[in-house]
Amino acid sequence: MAEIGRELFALPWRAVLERYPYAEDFFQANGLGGIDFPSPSLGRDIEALDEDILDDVGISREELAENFLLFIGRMERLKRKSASLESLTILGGRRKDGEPERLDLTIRRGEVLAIVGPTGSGKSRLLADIECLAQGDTQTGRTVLVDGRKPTPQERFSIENKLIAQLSQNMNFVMDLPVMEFLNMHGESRMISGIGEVAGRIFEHANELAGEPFSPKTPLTQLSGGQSRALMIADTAMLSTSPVVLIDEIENAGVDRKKALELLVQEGKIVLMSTHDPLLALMGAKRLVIENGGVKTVIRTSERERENLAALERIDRKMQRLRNQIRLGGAIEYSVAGYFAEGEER
Ligand SMILES: Nc1ncnc2c1ncn2[C@@H]1O[C@H](COP(=O)(O)OP(=O)(O)OP(=O)(O)O)[C@@H](O)[C@H]1O
Repeated sequence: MAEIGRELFALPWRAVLERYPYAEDFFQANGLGGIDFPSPSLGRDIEALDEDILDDVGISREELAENFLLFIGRMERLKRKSASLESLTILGGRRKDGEPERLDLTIRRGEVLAIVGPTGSGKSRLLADIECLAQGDTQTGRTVLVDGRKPTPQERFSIENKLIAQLSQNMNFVMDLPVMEFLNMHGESRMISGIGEVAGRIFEHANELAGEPFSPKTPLTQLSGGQSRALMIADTAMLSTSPVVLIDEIENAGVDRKKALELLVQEGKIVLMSTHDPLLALMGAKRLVIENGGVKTVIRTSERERENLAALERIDRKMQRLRNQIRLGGAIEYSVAGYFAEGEER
């Protein structure tokens, strides 16, 4: 994006706000909140500001204009900075038995990796090491690099602009806003331009991912488990500036897992998910096999496996239909073996 120049003053205030929703904060912070800017250009509005009001808040017209451009420029740089990461590198530490973990793995933007292994093997621990960008200072001694270098303390510990987002299993909404209001508010807090349109797209995607549709007016606390998870996935894909998303299993309940993953990857994120679902595991480019607290091997999804993915998707769709029949109080009185053997018409 180009530097913010004086041409901004040629736009009407409404267009400036549409592009930079946080612009209003600047005038608020300068004691000029709530002033009407009705003319066809912001420049003219600033020209028309009452001299007495400017005197009262202690700023000259020129300073106001200059500072406004500086403010918008800084905010835009901040936004760009928060979104950038090309790769993540995981360097091995030690396993539970103290033996070294032989691992030097770089994951690039848009890649999906599955993490597999028996209960208690250390899958969640690996996700936690990534989430805190471990620097040899966790139980496992692993080191995580961003773009091939050590993360800065700000990258590790800042709560805003987090590099890593974690999609948790339970969405406990504290607020009880209608869905669309929540999305608009979230967009505003993320300084997103054209919030209305983005919120609308998130809503549509969430509805596509959720098994049962919900309305923009549905209060958050009335969403089902699957619906709220679908909403959070769509929200993370489109609003979160975190370039890395960690998922501790996308459970079956009412979420189209395949579409969810596609949505996250489409937005250029690195996705790491702990899963034993063959459909999800084979969608990843690789899978990390965890044993005894360490990554034992990295399996690259083969051509053969990719071919199997199509068959698995077909089976999954059929399973989904059976689930829906049960959910809707139906009966399964026909031959299930026959149903799986035939095409997809039924
Ligand atoms: N390299 C390691 N060194 C020491 N302790 C470890 C190591 N890796 C994992 N652990 C510990 O082992 C325990 C089990 O790990 P974790 O919870 O990550 O397993 P998991 O594979 O996610 O299990 P589940 O599938 O049951 O959720 C945790 O207490 C974790 O901190």
